Amino acid sequence: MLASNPNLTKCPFFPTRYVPISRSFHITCSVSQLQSAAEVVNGGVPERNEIRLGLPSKGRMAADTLDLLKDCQLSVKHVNPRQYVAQIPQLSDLEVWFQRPKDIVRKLLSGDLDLGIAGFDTVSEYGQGNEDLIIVHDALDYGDCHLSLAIPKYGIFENINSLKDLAQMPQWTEEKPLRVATGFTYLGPKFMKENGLNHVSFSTADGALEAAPAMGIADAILDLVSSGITLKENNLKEIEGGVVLRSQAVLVASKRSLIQRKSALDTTHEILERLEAHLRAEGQFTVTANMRGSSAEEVAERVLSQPSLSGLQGPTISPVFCKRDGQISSDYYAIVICVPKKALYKSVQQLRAIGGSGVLVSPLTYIFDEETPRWRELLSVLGL
Ligand SMILES: Nc1ncnc2c1ncn2[C@@H]1O[C@H](COP(=O)(O)OP(=O)(O)OP(=O)(O)O)[C@@H](O)[C@H]1O
Ligand SMILES: O=P(O)(O)OC[C@H]1O[C@H](OP(=O)(O)OP(=O)(O)O)[C@H](O)[C@@H]1O
Ligand SMILES: [Mg+2]
Repeated sequence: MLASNPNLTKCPFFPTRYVPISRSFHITCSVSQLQSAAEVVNGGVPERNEIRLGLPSKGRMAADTLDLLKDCQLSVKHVNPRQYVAQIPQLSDLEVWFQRPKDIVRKLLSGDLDLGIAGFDTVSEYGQGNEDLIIVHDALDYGDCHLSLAIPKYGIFENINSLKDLAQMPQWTEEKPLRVATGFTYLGPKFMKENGLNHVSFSTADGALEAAPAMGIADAILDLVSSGITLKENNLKEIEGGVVLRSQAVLVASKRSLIQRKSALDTTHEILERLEAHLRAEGQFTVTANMRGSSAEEVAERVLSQPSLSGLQGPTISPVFCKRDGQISSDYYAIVICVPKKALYKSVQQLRAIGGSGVLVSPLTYIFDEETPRWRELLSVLGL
């Protein structure tokens, strides 16, 4: 029936799907026409049925993003690395498009993507505070880094250790401003202005910015830092007050899409639930132990007397039945609790201290709450 609709044509990427003729992939047009094709229709979102998720196509975020989705049972079916479109079989109305992180943000703003995963730094730099971008999940737990101002350890900067010191240096004047090399040409000037550094000029490069001061091209750099090794190896240092933002991978959405496409909101809900359940579980272990006791309540009292044994909502305590002299009795109780990974050893010590034995520790895969707090926040941001 669909195939007979004169307004639809077969999608070249997903042969089982049909797309409006207006999205036919054989149209040739100029760049400006291409841009206008992405523009919103009547202040709404571009016409299409499927939801589009942008994922990093290359760079350090790419593999970690696919791993995270896999851990959430949302494996991306990607035939080969040069193909930029893929599917997540669990989410049937979703298309995955692989893009450079900055293009993910740009395409969310133009309405060509509905959802995306990118570093918070990229979202902030290319999103430029646009209110159409909503951070749906702000802590995907990888891609940790911070955007920071760094200066040489030597020469006139030897005793400069804070942004305040830097601002007060007499060297920077209208004619001879502080020269900063950065790829962050929106966040950089904004940060300097907000911090009262008025005599600053910016130059930009695509990489290896740390070389700029030693080459005499810049006095300072504003770039991402994670281990700090690149700065150290290039004789540069961070300064107090010089951190522009802290970043990690985030799930970001177009507000317009979520409001105007019902299925975008439903898909976002499912992705968010899976992400939250996985990420919450990742920091926890399930711990089981046996404990002698006269009743479940008496065992519960002992367990709850220990600060690290309260679990998510309290311990689960169940009788362990055994047969002795033909009689069924329950002198032992099994305790099940979730314990933060960081507190594991302390919890085991506390369990032992109150008579716990046979302590078993296993990884947790998912923790599904009744409703995720981030989903409630999202609905409230959307005014729903
Ligand atoms: N040193 C780092 N450690 C951890 N995460 C980082 C680091 N540098 C960057 N990132 C994060 O990874 C994202 C992508 O960085 P990546 O270096 O892969 O791409 P890029 O710099 O935009 O592109 P390219 O380096 O290919 O020009 C950044 O926006 C940031 O969120
Ligand atoms: O603090 P570190 O762990 O040393 O990491 C910081 C470096 O990582 C990034 O560069 P990247 O490796 O992406 O190379 P690029 O400059 O070519 O983008 C960033 O631009 C820094 O140069
Ligand atoms: Mg890089």
